[in-house]
Amino acid sequence: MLEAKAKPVDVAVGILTRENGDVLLGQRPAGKPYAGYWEFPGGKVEPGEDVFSALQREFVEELGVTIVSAEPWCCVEHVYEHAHVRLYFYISRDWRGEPQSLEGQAFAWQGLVDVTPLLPATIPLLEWLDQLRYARTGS
Ligand SMILES: Nc1nc2c([nH]c(=O)n2[C@H]2C[C@H](O)[C@@H](COP(=O)(O)OP(=O)(O)OP(=O)(O)O)O2)c(=O)[nH]1
Repeated sequence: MLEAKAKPVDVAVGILTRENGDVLLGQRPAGKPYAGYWEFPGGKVEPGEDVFSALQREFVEELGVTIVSAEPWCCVEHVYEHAHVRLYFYISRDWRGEPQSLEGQAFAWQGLVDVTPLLPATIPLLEWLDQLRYARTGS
């Protein structure tokens, strides 16, 4: 039966960038589906919450970081065995604080991302992100 997967769950995901272009990834803690997989920080949008507010809340809860502003980048849907998710990716260069591991998760700033394994729905995003970050003209 596909019924449980029919209605997508909205998820707010943030790509926090530093001035040198590095982006922040986190590792999913034990007890969650795909524990140990790397992802961009974020989480499910709660009922009555808008996506950007969910993004701000998740970053405070998980990392103690305040997102001042972020631009919506892209939206990707993926059907896992545990859920059908609709991921809203934001890019933020304007944030405050120093990331802390408030849920016991590992995190890492990455240039060219080389942490594995990555959540399946996030893998294609990295290629697009590298095009954005490291696009070269000419040559
Ligand atoms: N944060 C995040 N989630 C992702 C990414 N890629 C991807 O497929 N997902 C999926 C995995 C999960 O099914 C879903 C996020 O839900 P979650 O369980 O981590 O959310 P949450 O922190 O609100 O968790 P909880 O309250 O239910 O414990 O989105 C990504 O890059 N970042």
